[in-house]
Amino acid sequence: MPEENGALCFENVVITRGGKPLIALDARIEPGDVLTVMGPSGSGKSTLLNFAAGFLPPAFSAKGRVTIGGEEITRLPAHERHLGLLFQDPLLFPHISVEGNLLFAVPQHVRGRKARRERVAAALAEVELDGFGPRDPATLSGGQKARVALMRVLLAEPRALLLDEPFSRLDPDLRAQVRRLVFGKARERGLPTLLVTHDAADAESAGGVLVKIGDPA
Ligand SMILES: Nc1ncnc2c1ncn2[C@@H]1O[C@H](COP(=O)(O)OP(=O)(O)OP(=O)(O)O)[C@@H](O)[C@H]1O
Repeated sequence: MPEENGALCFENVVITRGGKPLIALDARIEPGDVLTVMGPSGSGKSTLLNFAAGFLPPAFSAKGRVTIGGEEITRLPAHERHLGLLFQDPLLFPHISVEGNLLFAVPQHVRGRKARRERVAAALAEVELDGFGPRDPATLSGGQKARVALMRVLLAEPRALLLDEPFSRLDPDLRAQVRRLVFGKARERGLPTLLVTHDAADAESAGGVLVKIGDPA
């Protein structure tokens, strides 16, 4: 057995609906690596990701375990799993500045308003959005919103990333840029990353291991 190092593991996970298997995964994702699960609409990709995140809808049941660094997270409430989630929609809070959106994500161990604001400013600088703190998210371009959403996730110091088609609403040029940025940051920070997508280009740009799943039964 490999030494425990922060890898995200799916151990014999099988998700069923109405007694029928929908999706199964048995995989180990090393820190900084990406595993892509690619399949058509309705094949259970979002359900798998929601299971890992702690949001499995009641219509489904699941067997198996999810662990990070050897610690089982399957039974923890979602907020104690410390996972970073990115969806199609950047889900920025409207009517709160970009800085306000990011301040929510700064962990409690960072004490004092000044230190918290410095974390946010550094995060914005990291994605070339210096000075964007006071802006209303509604005034940002799609690519700028995607970068703020990424930094909001990273500021929270997640132990792994779960990505559910986060590039699909971006136009093609921008999509390539944002993909590079997201996978680059995941690698740089040594975060194991699960990407679910129906898009072969997403899967290719992720590098790493690709698991293809079939049409829903
Ligand atoms: N809350 C729910 N209750 C019952 N059935 C659901 C629920 N959410 C999704 N489903 C069904 O479960 C199946 C898998 O859905 P899921 O959203 O995981 O698929 P997906 O592969 O992510 O599809 P897409 O690429 O379209 O997002 C579908 O048949 C869907 O209709």
